[in-house]
Amino acid sequence: MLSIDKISKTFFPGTVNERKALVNLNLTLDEGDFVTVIGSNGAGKSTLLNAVSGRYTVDSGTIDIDGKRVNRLQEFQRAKYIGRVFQDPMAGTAPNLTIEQNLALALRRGQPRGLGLALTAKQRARFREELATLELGLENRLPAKVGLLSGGQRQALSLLMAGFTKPRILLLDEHTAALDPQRAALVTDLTERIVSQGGLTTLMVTHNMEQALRLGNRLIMMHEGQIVFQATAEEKKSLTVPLLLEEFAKIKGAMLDDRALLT
Ligand SMILES: Nc1ncnc2c1ncn2[C@@H]1O[C@H](COP(=O)(O)OP(=O)(O)OP(=O)(O)O)[C@@H](O)[C@H]1O
Repeated sequence: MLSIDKISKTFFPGTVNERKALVNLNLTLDEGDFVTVIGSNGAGKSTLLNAVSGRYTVDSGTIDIDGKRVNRLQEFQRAKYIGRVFQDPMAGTAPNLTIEQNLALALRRGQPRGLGLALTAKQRARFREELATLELGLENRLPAKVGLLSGGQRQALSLLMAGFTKPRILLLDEHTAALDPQRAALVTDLTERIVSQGGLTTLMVTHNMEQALRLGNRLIMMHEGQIVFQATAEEKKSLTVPLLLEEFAKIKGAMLDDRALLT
């Protein structure tokens, strides 16, 4: 359902600031796959998500969603396929709109403009019901401006909205990293629930190895713009954080050796 074939992306090519963010990267996701993505700083994880969402166009290679080639489409043209939750809780919701207006926007996504944000009693009841499952008391605050909510509450709302739109692919970019441990745990639980209820095909970047192991059915590790290690659902079960760290050290060491050979 998501097929990425040999994509590369270099920032500032041919200059002293040249950065090879993605190098001939291949990745295929089947319907319902939930893949966690780990790797060191600058490994290319966010660039991979940005390439899929269309924020950046790739220099070469192809990206297909449901068999449709999307890598030449702009971000807004791909938006109907893609839901995204960012690390910054302020990024996924409109602060000047109320909770119910934000939810109404999510519900209307992909439909013709001009419908306004007026809600039926049935839709409002659905919002209350869905918000109640978050156990944050938001079901009683439908007319409150989203800008008044805490970071954790906004991330929970962003996830709920992403689930509403039933995207073909859900992209989560360290979406629990800016939260305190308690709220991070809540948003993590919610992520599992929304992904499994919707059967959403998901790519989730995280620096938290324990989270990367516990969530999802596959794991990939990136380094210098490439996928250097992959684990299937079965393999993931026997992996531990120390084993992952060992794997990472091995790969990093091997790459350094390679480079040493080249010089
Ligand atoms: N907009 C940009 N302009 C220039 N260079 C960029 C840009 N975005 C990313 N890069 C560079 O591309 C490389 C990969 O960055 P990316 O943000 O994808 O890494 P990451 O794995 O998400 O890292 P982190 O864990 O630190 O968020 C880095 O060298 C980074 O400096």
